[in-house]
Amino acid sequence: MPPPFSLDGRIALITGGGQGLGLAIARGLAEAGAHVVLNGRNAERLEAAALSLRGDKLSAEALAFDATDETAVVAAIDTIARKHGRIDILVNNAGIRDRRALADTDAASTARLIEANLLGPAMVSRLALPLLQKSKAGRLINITSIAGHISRAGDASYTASKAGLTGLTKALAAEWGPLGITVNAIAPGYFATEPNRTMVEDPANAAFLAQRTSLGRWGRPEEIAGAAVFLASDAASYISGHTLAVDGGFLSHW
Ligand SMILES: NC(=O)c1ccc[n+]([C@@H]2O[C@H](COP(=O)([O-])OP(=O)(O)OC[C@H]3O[C@@H](n4cnc5c(N)ncnc54)[C@H](O)[C@@H]3O)[C@@H](O)[C@H]2O)c1
Ligand SMILES: O=C(O)[C@H](O)[C@@H](O)[C@H](O)[C@H](O)CO
Repeated sequence: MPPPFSLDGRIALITGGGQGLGLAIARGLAEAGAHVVLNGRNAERLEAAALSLRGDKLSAEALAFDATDETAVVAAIDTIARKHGRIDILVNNAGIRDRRALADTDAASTARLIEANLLGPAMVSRLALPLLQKSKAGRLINITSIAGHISRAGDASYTASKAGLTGLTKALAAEWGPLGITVNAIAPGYFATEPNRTMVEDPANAAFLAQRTSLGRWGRPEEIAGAAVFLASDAASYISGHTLAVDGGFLSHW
């Protein structure tokens, strides 16, 4: 019997997998034995990311498409269907950030966040469902945020988009459980990735996290991977509708 955390032979699609948390998740899944399909919009960056994984003897390919463009998603799913015949693990990781209070935004910028962080993942999930059903153990993992559970002033549209994705996770767990597919979310806390670069460079934020998290620091991107491997694996076969915070204790700490 394979070890419970093994992902040997599984086919995983990771949206926004060319950098940051998505790439760290892809590496973790590949190290556990999966073949990872890295999605993003920048074909060159994706190829470089896939090449770096293959350089470490991991199984990876690039598949560029815009995860909010229905025509492009249909074509990408078709490519995966022809090449692999199924999807075992879908990670909806692609997302965008815009730290502004609602009063400082406009309808178009709010719509962009909802489109990228909620409608895109919903659409990719819906279009991937036939391939997830071809898996013996289909897994959907949404990358939400601690912002799906708490709110900090100056972040309204993003917070709403991630709370929406948290709700979608529970709804799809209910709808897809009877199909044998588990649906869970990972809620990252504060990670040192590109969208947070200026915040990481500002020592005031390190001081904030020193007192606001139990572990007292920023998360390192590679620290997200274990949660994804776990939720994708047989070890998590009876877990669905759950959000696993990977936040250094942010949500539990006062
Ligand atoms: N970094 C953090 O602290 C943090 C915290 C909580 C949640 N998250 C979430 O984790 C995910 C990854 O964040 P990150 O920090 O690695 O960001 P990132 O910007 O480094 O990576 C996101 C990737 O998604 C891609 N992407 C965005 N929209 C896309 C689309 N429509 N189609 C295809 N690709 C698209 C981007 O081009 C980028 O490569 C996001 O959903 C983010 O909201 C991050
Ligand atoms: O999602 C993210 O990018 C980060 O974890 C934070 O920015 C928090 O979500 C937010 O600040 C909490 O309200």
